[in-house]
Amino acid sequence: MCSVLTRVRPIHRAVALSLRLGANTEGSSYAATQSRRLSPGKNSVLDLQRNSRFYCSRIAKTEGLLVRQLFEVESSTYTYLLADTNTREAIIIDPVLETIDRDLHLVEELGLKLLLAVNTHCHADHITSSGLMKKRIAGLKSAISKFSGASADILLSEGDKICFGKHYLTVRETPGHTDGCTTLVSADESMAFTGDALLIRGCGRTDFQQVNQWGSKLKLYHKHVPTCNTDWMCFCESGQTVSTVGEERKYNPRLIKSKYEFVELMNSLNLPKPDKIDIAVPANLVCGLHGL
Ligand SMILES: N[C@@H](CCC(=O)N[C@@H](CSS)C(=O)NCC(=O)O)C(=O)O
Repeated sequence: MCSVLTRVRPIHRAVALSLRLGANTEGSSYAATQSRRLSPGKNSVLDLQRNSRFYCSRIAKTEGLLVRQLFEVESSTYTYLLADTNTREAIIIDPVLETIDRDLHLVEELGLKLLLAVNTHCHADHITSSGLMKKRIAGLKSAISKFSGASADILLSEGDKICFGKHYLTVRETPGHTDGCTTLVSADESMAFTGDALLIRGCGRTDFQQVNQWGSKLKLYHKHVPTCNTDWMCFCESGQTVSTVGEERKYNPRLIKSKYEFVELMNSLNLPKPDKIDIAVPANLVCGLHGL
């Protein structure tokens, strides 16, 4: 049984496993809100939660693995709770400050032992609850990429394994949106938790935080879709609830562009700053505890 983190040499083999689901995986319309850039809120939160529960129950085909997708409306952020159904050991991905009571209530209801709160990157649109969670959950550790510039108990590198019970997620560095973006890939190589590196039918913006004109865009272009089997399920930070790598390769308007068209597009987004960027980034650099 590995500790919550096992540091291994980067995996150089191509991954081959994929999750075979029945219907609803090939090009079907995924239940969801609009992406963050369109008019969010087209679906009610209840619809979204109902549908995401459906997907998670179908998607967690791995024996003994619980997957819950939780949604925070204001920043359109998805939080993921994963647990070993036998040992009850659990981890939470991208928890949001405003929903800490909801998240910890679910952890308690399900009788889980929360080991780790991991952020896929240093977020600019919400404050993480990982620091406050550590104050409420004895023994809880926080984790984020070593390239995020943020402090945490565990600074993650490519190839690290985040363990809980018999399960683990492998850390993949997927910079571009920020230098510290990571994608967390399930042990059976069937699910990828992509943070803001890959959004469903989109990708993270590349115009702030540690980035330069070209470097971040080309990094993101090369790294945002895990090099993996097209059936991998992608759980992204925002937009729809779930997709697959194959679907994104086919329908994501940003991924089907050439490298230079992609850079051109990303340079022309002219997105407004995230509303909370000026408080979120400083807070998230210290696990969300800034000012608390
Ligand atoms: N309006 C939102 C922020 C929207 C935004 O900038 N989203 C980011 C990810 S969170 S920093 C992004 O990369 N968007 C890509 C895109 O194409 O929209 C707010 O104020 O919070």
